[in-house]
Amino acid sequence: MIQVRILTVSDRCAAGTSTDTSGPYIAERLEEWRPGGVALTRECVSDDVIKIQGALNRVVELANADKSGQEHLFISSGGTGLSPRDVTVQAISPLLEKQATGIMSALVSLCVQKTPFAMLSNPLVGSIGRCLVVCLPGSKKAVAENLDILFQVLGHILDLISDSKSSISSFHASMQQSGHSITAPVKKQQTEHVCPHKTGAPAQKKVDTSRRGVAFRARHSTWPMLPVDEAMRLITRAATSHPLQTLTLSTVPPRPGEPAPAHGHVTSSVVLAREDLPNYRASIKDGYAVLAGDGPGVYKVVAVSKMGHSSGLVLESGTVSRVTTGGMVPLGADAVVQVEDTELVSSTPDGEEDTIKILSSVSPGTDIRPVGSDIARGDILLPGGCRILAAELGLLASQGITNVDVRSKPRIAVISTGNELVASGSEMSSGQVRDSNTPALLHLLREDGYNVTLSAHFPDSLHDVTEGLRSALKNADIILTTGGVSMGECDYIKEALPAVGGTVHFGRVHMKPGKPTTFATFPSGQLYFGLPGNPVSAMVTYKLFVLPALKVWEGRDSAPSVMKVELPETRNLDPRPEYIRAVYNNGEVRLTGGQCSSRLLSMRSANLLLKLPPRSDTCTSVQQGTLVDAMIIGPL
Ligand SMILES: Nc1nc2c(c(=O)[nH]1)N[C@H]1C(S)=C(S)[C@@H](COP(=O)(O)OP(=O)(O)OC[C@H]3O[C@@H](n4cnc5c(N)ncnc54)[C@H](O)[C@@H]3O)O[C@H]1N2
Ligand code: MOO
Ligand SMILES: [Mg+2]
Repeated sequence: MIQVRILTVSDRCAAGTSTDTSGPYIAERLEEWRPGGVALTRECVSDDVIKIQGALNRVVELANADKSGQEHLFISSGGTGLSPRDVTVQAISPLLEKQATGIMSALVSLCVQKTPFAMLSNPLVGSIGRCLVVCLPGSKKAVAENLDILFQVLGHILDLISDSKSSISSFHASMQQSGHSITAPVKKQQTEHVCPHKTGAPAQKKVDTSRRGVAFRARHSTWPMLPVDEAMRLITRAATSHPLQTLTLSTVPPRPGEPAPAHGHVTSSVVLAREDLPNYRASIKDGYAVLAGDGPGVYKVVAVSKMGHSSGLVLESGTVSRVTTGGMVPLGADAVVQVEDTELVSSTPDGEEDTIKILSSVSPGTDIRPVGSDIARGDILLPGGCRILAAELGLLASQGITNVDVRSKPRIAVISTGNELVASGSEMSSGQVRDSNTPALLHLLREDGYNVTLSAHFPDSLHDVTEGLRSALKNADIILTTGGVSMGECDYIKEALPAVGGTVHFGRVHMKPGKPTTFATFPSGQLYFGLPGNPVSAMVTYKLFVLPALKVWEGRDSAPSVMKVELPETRNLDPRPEYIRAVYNNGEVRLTGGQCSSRLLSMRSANLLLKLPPRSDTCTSVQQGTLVDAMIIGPL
């Protein structure tokens, strides 16, 4: 896996007044070049030396810390020209340990064959340790032309930097065998020769290590804030691509009082009824089986239909047979008269009924459940994708089905991050914080039918986070971490993910709480959720993003349950769409007090998240009584 950081250098893209097309294009081309073999992250900074250097320094630090032997590529676009704001080459070249002047001149001379303007573009290629650094011009067209050339040798350059001897010799062999040569993007008439020394690439200088450190961190997040729907779309797409796995589980409790192993799982295919229920004509009432045509009158009680037995009797006209609710109606009888509509006429010395009087007339079929009237053999008992809870286990038991095919559940890791954290029962000293996210998430998962298979804590260091993630990836399908995803100097998650092969799909979401929520996937199919550390943010983003992903993973319907409620009090709007917590009880809705993302009390007993729109020029508040969407997050 090649870890790639793509940096777009552009004042206008960084300010949001222009759309970055080159960064996404580089990403697209790299993915085409090595499908599934590149872990990409993107960043955008203004034409500012410190910001550009900061971006490179973070990649180099990561590459240095990465002992896995993966290759690291930093590739920027923009700021390589000669205008006063173009500073990329000036920012990067002093940091390079080696400059690849041959590659740089090849890029220019081959691109010049397409357009003479290429001689003004000054691409920069070099290395720092095991990190390859490539700085390309900003226009998408120029990026395309440079990449056409670069991809012909990029694999080989990365092999050289990582000292992969076998790959290097195979590259040479293949070049020799095929007589392959490096080609220009599109051959045009030969233009004037451009000498490599005129490419504008500055001479190699020593690395200025003092430029690495917190002082050079990004001062603004470069992660775009995705709308919640878009974030959800990316998550669903990733969770859907995981192949559903099936296993067979028992529907029978292993010991009395214990749950059946299949409880809480989801059926992998439809389960059909094997038997009719009832499997005999059953009485709906305690009373007498009769021939409806006989009508009211006095009748001899000839037999008793006992529960659990078949009397074998064929009822004849002029007689009745006593039956109990659910008992078998004897052959010959075609209706049941309830005991309330009869009177005793005579009895035997031992207290048995002899004759009774039927007081009302009944029509054929009265109070009889025909065979298969509840469930007919071949009926759909459980559809595929059905969660097996109490009623479903009852249904399976009613059919004598002792094993069922279900979808496997993901192995889930819940990990807290932060040096300040102590486990809730431990001694605490000043500056420390008790870990409430681990128990809250663990029990949210349990309440939603999932078990945590791994729980851990990562201290705040790039090394600990990287190694911790590496180890979690071996033992979990879905990894949740809390904390370490925002702008703090100890927030390492977003940097660590690419180092362990993660593709980060988003690093911020336009919502409150939950802004720095991060989502990544791994080549072996694992899903990663970087939930914010603030306790409310962690719980809300679990409900909004993680739970639907778990449902999709299991092949369940993931649509949230929503209702409309009246906003109980007027609220000023936040610039971000806000999810405020509320309790719905006996038809009344009340907010849970202060809605700060650190205030876990705002989650207490909350069963609704009320969705408020973002503030706009025309709408700055929502009045009490306005109907708003409410997502149901707990029992009502
Ligand atoms: N300069 C900026 N600062 C912050 C921004 C921002 O955009 N710019 N975003 C804020 C938002 S929004 C959130 S949410 C938080 C998210 O922070 P992190 O996810 O990086 O989390 P930490 O920095 O590690 O911790 C934040 C907070 O949460 C407490 N915490 C963390 N883990 C736990 C736990 N397991 N149990 C209880 N409490 C926990 C931690 O002690 C901190 O108080 O960033 C804002 N900052
Ligand atoms: O988005 Mo943060 O989760 O507001 O506190
Ligand atoms: Mg933080």
